[in-house]
Amino acid sequence: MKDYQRDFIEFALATGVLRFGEFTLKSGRISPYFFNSGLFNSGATLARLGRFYAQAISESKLDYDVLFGPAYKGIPLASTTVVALADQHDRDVPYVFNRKEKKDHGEGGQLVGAELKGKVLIIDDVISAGTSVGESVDIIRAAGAHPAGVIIALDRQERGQGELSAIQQVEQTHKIPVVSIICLNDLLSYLQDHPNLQKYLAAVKSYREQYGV
Ligand SMILES: O=P(O)(O)OC[C@H]1O[C@H](OP(=O)(O)OP(=O)(O)O)[C@H](O)[C@@H]1O
Ligand SMILES: O=C(O)c1cc(=O)[nH]c(=O)[nH]1
Repeated sequence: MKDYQRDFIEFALATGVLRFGEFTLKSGRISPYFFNSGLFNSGATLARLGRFYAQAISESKLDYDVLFGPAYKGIPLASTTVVALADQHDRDVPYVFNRKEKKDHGEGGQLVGAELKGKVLIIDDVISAGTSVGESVDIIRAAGAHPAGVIIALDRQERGQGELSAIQQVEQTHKIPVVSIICLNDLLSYLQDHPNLQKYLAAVKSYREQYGV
């Protein structure tokens, strides 16, 4: 695990975004941990979050022209990440997001921001079943652009409907890479290294044994 990934886990724990307990997921599974990105909810935390995404994107060597943030949570993620890419990585990346409901007055339409063209990197917090990525890919293709990949914060590395994880399924279905700032394995090694958190290790390990890929 790289230093920035360790820092990201500490940041997510300190903000309460990453928690341990008993959480019901979209899939209906009961998970011993949960990542609630809605709690990156202040100027300072959002700015810092953008720097983590920007670093993960830079290290990934993904090739892209524009960032797409799917409504709603993808919108602040795209905004803060392009700011960080400009400030820290000397790249002025255009960004665009969609409205969940089409606007029929004023400038109208479903898309807001830069033109959706070229190689498009989708940014989101997590992938559960892959529905949101599928919808983003449809929007991107309908505009005549090309999906270049997906960047998310946490890869839970758990099975979807079959043997593959939802993320592996997304990669296979849409033929695009999915990159994450951290994954479940990173979280497990962090727990192992921190005696005050080891009380959560057994539950997370047993969840991974049951549902992990
Ligand atoms: O892989 P999936 O099964 O699509 O689940 C993941 C998506 O679900 C959540 O957003 P949601 O669709 O609830 O919309 P929101 O951003 O408005 O909260 C999350 O932010 C992802 O976008
Ligand atoms: O699978 C989910 O529903 C899910 C898991 C998680 O850690 N965070 C989240 O927002 N959704």
